Amino acid sequence: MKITKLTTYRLPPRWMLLKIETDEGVVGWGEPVIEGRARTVETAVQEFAPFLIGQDPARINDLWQVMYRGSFYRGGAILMSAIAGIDQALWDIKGKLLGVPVYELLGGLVRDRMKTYSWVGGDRPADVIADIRRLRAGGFDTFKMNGTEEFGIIDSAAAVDSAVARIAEIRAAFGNEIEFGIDFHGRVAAPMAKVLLRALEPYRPLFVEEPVLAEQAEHYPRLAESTSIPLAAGERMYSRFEFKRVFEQGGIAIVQPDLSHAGGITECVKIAAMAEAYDVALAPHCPLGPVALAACLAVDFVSHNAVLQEQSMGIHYNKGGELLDYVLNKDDFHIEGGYISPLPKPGLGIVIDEARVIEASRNAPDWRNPLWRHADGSVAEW
Ligand SMILES: O=C(O)C(=O)C[C@@H](O)[C@H](O)CO
Ligand SMILES: [Mg+2]
Repeated sequence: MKITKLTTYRLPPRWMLLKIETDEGVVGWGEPVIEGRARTVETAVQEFAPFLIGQDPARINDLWQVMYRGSFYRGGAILMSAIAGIDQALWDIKGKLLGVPVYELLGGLVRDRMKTYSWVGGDRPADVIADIRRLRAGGFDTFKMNGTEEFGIIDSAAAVDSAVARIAEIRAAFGNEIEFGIDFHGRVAAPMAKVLLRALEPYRPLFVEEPVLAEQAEHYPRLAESTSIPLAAGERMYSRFEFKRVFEQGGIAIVQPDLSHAGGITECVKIAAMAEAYDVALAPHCPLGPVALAACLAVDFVSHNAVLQEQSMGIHYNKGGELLDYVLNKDDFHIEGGYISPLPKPGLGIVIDEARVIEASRNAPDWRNPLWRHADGSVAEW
């Protein structure tokens, strides 16, 4: 079998799908994208096409190594997202060819269902209580929200109190009937992370995500020493070679590689195994589309240390497109009581609605994240 064509489709709300065709008619789908840089990743995917066309899609490991090691400059968000989407599509092809789900190719299920959570509150996490009530009615009991709005390198007691008050309100409303992660989203710098973690401690969040920016990873061990709250990170780390330093230095209790940013299934299943060796939990990052989620689940269902799966249904970013818009069978992702079942179909386990994808790609918006500024006019982390 040989790869014959790569076609990319940029789609609302801010996603991109990749279709890889072969000379035997088997087609694989991937989701190579960096939110806000879809066109850049699209170019990176198309730069790999001349090498990939004519290759045997079954040789996933060799194709991955060539895409990673074959270019002198390697790694980073753009290249690892391009490789991720291509890798996902290759696993989809292999599973379809052999008539089995990808998790069977990776050794079979370690669990019968995967716990997931829902985002609440949006970019400026004001009233999350109503969101939580609505989603609890749908069976979710685990949530994630942003912890702050713009936050200074050094900020006021009032800013800390405002962030904490919202969390206190949630615990007051729901007690221990729900769990929630708090995403600092890289908005909090090291000096204030310790202050905020200390202030949030009484409300026992399930985890705090990106307590500082990934480029400040050396702070993780010290921050972990300062709090009992489990720290989580990983959406802005793009390969084993970035995660290994985090494992070695300690401090992160939950790693969150993104299956569409960190080299795909081939790379993330290795990151998951490294995490297990360090007694670190896995909770793949996935604010993206259906192929990215299906790829996450392929890794979740073969990883003993997988504990939580992010999914984007109803997430505040999904303006103009939703998770199930581009799959033919809306029951592909069967969520019951906050748990997702394994996807039983061959390959990644979903059937893409190609007509809908082509239609929606005709005038896909170029999504950009907002540019935030502090009161003094300086750039604020979004
Ligand atoms: O889902 C998360 O945990 C996020 O932090 C959302 C962020 O990754 C946006 O997708 C960036 O555009
Ligand atoms: Mg996050």
